[in-house]
Amino acid sequence: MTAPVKAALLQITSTDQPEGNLGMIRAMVAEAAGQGAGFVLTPEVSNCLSNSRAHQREVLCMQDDDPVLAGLRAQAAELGIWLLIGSLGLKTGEADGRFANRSFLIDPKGGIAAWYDKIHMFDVNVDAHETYRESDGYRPGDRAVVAATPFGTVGMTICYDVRFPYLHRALAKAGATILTAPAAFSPVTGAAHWEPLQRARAIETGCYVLAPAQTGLHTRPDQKERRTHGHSMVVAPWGEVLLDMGTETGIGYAEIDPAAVTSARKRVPSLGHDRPFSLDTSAL
Ligand SMILES: O=C(O)CNC(=O)[C@H](CS)NC(=O)CCC(=O)C(=O)O
Repeated sequence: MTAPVKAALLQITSTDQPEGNLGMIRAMVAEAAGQGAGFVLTPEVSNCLSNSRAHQREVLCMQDDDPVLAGLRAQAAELGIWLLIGSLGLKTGEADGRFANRSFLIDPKGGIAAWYDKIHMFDVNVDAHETYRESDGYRPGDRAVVAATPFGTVGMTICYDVRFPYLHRALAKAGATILTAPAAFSPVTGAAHWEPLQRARAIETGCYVLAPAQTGLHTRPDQKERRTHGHSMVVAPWGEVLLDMGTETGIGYAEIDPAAVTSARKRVPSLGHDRPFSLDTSAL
C-alpha cells in the first residue's frame, strides 16, 4: 500500500565547489524536513556544476569517498526522510577518465535504495554560441531503474532523458508511479521545450513528474558563462502543473497522492493500450 507524501524540490545554483554546495543543500533539506516534507529532491549535478574537466578531475570523488553523498545520506538518516540526490558527478575509475552522472534515491535510514546513471548524453549545438558535449566528460549508463517507496514506485531519469519517451514508458510499465527528472536545463532549450516535455511525460505515463532544477548563473566572471533554466516543476498524472518555481532559488512543495495516479490511469488507460505494428517503408 502506498500513502501520500509532501515532496520538497530544492531549486539551487550549484557552483563548482562541492563543500559549499553541500552546506547550502543541507540547510535547505533541514528547512524542508522542518516544513513536513517526507521526500526531498535536489537537481542534476548538485555537487559540482563546472565547464572545466580539469577542475572536475580535481574536485570530484569516487562514490565511496564522496563527501556530498556521505553528508546527505547522514542527514536523511537523522531526519528520517527519503531523499533524491538528483545527481552527483563522480569518478568511476574507468580508463577513459570519464565521470558518472549518477542519481541516488536515499532511504530514511541513509541507505542507497537505488542509483541510476544518466543514459542519454546532451551532445547538442544549441545555437552558434552554445555547444554541449556531455559525453566528452560523462560515461552514459545503460540500465533503467525503478524503486519502491511508501509513496509509490520511483522511476529514475535525469535531464536530457526527458526527450526519450520510450524510457519513461518502460519505467511506467515496470510499475513507476513517480518519475524523477532532476535537471540542469539550458536556458534556450528550456524556454522552448522544458514544460511541454515534462507535462507530456506525465500525461502519457499517468505518473507524477518531479523535476528539481538548477537555476541561474553558475560561473564566476573569470569563467566561461554557464546558466540554467530553473522552473523546477511538479506535474500531476493528469497533466496539471502543480508547481513551477520560476527562476529564483528556494524550496517548492507539492502533495503527492498515489490515488491521483490510479484516477488518471482509469480515465485514460493508454498505458495499457500499446499495439504491435509493422513499419511500411515501401513508399520511400
Ligand atoms: O554538465 C554537467 O556537469 C552535467 N550535465 C548537464 O548539465 C547536462 C549536460 S550539459 N545538461 C542537460 O542534459 C541539459 C539538457 C537540455 O538542456 C535539453 O535537453 O534541452
